[in-house]
Amino acid sequence: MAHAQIEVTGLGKRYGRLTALDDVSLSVRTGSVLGVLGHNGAGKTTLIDILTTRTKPTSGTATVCGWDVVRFGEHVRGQIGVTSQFAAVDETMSGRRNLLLFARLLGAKRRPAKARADELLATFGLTDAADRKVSTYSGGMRRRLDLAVSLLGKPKVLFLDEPTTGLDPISRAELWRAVAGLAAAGTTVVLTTQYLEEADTLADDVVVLAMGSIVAQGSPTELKAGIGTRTATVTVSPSDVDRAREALTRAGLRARMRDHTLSVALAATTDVPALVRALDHARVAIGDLTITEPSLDDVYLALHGGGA
Ligand SMILES: Nc1ncnc2c1ncn2[C@@H]1O[C@H](COP(=O)(O)OP(=O)(O)OP(=O)(O)O)[C@@H](O)[C@H]1O
Repeated sequence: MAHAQIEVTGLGKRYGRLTALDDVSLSVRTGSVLGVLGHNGAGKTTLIDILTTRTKPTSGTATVCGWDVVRFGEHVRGQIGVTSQFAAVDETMSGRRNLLLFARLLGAKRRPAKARADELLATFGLTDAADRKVSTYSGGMRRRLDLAVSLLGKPKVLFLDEPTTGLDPISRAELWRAVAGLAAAGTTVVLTTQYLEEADTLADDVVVLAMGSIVAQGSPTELKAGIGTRTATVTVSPSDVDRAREALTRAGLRARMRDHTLSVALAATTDVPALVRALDHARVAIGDLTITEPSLDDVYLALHGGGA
């Protein structure tokens, strides 16, 4: 059975009078992906820095792979991989040389280091570019190389700080596939992101931080269900607009109108048949009908009052 790979209880971090993190508790199951969302300065990096032992908390506790991050930092570091927005690789060397160098730094002998480098180059689609200088790589290739470097030590937990910031949609999708593959193979992943779609696609669970505190926590589905509303958008002919609106009001449905498109907030699954019946009864022809599920963007905007 999946158990918690990361346990965080009442974690806090103060810098003088500034509270960067306040009473944060969460747990991350083995092989799952946790997405950490939040505005600039919300505390995302501080949380990652504590879990990766780069900084110490001022209150609370955290364990990674069962090891307390303060008392057993060295053990924690032996179990984790970390990538940041700022790649650690050397641009003047080839991708292969970078991997070999980091593998040797981790203590691997020449032959296993070479085998591991080849394996990772293949996994991340970098074999053809392996002997080119990293300075000639695209942004997506650099991120994949950075990810490969962080996996040299076969970490149980991988921390990714904004892994796809600045990447084009195709490179982003490639990286998502790589991360999803790692999680499917049992690696636990914690990622911070500014992209809600990224969290929605990759994360099993999400925490939303605001000013150092967790303001929402759960699976993307739970969070979206929490703010509720699916929306039906109906296009009718311009001459039918008033009749359509009256019919929907009679059926107890609230419709907002823009040109000849009606948006109806759906409260229950029965609302769609009710909507279709009401329009049909009023002899309004439906040109087009689409149902939109709430997105994590809606959740985020709801949490931040639309101001974030
Ligand atoms: N070393 C430090 N000394 C003083 N204040 C700090 C330090 N590091 C972070 N802070 C403050 O702690 C708060 C949380 O910062 P943190 O970097 O964790 O936020 P973040 O969510 O990662 O933001 P971003 O998305 O901009 O990277 C901010 O107000 C920041 O200015």
